[in-house]
Amino acid sequence: MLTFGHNMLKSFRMNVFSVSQIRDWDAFTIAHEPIHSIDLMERASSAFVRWFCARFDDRCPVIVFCGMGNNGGDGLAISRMLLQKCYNVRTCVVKHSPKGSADFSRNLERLESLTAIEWIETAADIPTLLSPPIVIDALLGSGLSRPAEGLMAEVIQRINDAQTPVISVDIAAGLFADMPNAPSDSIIKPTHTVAFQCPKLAFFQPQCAEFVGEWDIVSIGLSEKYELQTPTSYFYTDAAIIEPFTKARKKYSHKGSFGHALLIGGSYGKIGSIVLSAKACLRSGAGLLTVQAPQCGYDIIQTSIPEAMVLPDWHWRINTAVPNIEPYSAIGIGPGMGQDPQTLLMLRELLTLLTSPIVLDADALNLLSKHPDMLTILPKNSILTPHPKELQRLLGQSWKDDYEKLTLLRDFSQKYQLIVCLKGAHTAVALPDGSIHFNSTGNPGMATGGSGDVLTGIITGLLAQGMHPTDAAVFGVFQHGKAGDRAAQKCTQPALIASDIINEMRW
Ligand SMILES: NC(=O)C1=CN([C@@H]2O[C@H](COP(=O)(O)OP(=O)(O)OC[C@H]3O[C@@H](n4cnc5c(N)ncnc54)[C@H](O)[C@@H]3O)[C@@H](O)[C@H]2O)[C@H](O)CC1
Ligand SMILES: [K+]
Repeated sequence: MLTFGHNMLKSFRMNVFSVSQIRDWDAFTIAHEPIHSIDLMERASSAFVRWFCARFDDRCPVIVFCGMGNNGGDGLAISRMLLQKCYNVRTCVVKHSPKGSADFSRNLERLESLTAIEWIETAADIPTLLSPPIVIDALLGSGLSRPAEGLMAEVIQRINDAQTPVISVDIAAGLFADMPNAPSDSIIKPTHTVAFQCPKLAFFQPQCAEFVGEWDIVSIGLSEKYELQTPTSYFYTDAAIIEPFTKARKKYSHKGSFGHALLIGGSYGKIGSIVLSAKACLRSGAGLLTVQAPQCGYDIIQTSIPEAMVLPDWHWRINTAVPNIEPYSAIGIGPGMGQDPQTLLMLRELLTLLTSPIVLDADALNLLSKHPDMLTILPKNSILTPHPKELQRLLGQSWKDDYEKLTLLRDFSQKYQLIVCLKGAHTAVALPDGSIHFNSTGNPGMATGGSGDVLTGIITGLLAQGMHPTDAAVFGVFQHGKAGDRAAQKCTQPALIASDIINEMRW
């Protein structure tokens, strides 16, 4: 058996902070850089303007809707900067409070010397958005403390009704950054959100998708020291993850240097699943691969993946035999395996033999859900790759919203000391230390049969090469999505099939 490498995760993650942490981060930067808060607002606004001008030219009429807090202050500064760049800009301020924040008021003075401000005090003041301009939403930001109501809600409704691009500054007005909204809440539905410094938790929740749109992060130079010293349990995996793992292979290495993986799965009519896992496992760099499958899969596997060895089960249709695990540096089990009682016996026995983490997917997860006592015998740091329905079965319960889902996911991972990759857009990888890592790659084209089998193969292959299980899970998920993105570029999302993901794997 290979020993697993050190966990390298710390070097490649972006923190996802709560609203109160973002506020502290802001204050820490103001105190320690030091910088005046109005200058920090200027920095944030110019970062937004750089993003905006790179995408929309000055022939596009722009209307900036501002609230009276710091998000509105950003909006006023953005209006001024766009005017100075000769954009055709209207600025509307919703009077939702008798007094604006200090930096709102400073920016109001600065803008009033350049242009007239349109105040919205009643619904009659809301401008008609007939010849669609681009709307910049600086109505409410991360300071949202209650759902938008009254005049604010009317403005939001009118913006949502207009068929026009809407760019939200930092976060859509009305959307809570780190807790659920009620279904009836009034929230901007932006085409884009341009967030300052770090993504908000809401960006990773399927239920918030229409209130986030496409999103980008712009740096506003908040303190690195604060980021390093402040604990959080949410992280975002971006492209920086690749670097620590892309080392050239040593000249005198041989196939034994890259581990020997065992994949168990397939059943009559579902041999394709284990074939996909096997190909992906080899492409992930595993030195050797053995596939255990029922006899009906023997010819298929030998023909379609001559690089793999096959351990045929004595049974024609299903997996029943407990393998000798000694030769293998990692094991992945489940794709296409079926849930026959004999397969269950094999799984149960196999789990009792294990001394190091294993990868479990598909029917292996379904069998675990039906026999949860097996969860307690899984080696610590074993990797489970459920989709939401499979997670629901594992938990034995559903969730009332996506935030509760994350809590349940974390509790489950900590309770059993397992790594759980909850598959979907922004796959969430929950680690036994309580952290959750959201992925940045992948696209809806990957919602196609076999795509999960490919992920199982990749993670098993990385584990076989001695990668630490947390790295194998987070990095494997990232590379799976990255390969899917390359595949979609080549063949478009609807035409993408799981084999394309394998063919686009690059290390
Ligand atoms: N560190 C950073 O990321 C920086 C962020 N900036 C911007 O500041 C906002 C947050 O500003 P804040 O003043 O805290 O809050 P808002 O502007 O979001 O809200 C203003 C104000 O409105 C009141 N309010 C809350 N909820 C409602 C509601 N439903 N209806 C009406 N009024 C409401 C409440 O009193 C709030 O205080 C952040 O998003 C960034 O855009 C800085 O510019 C730079 C640093
Ligand atoms: K906003």
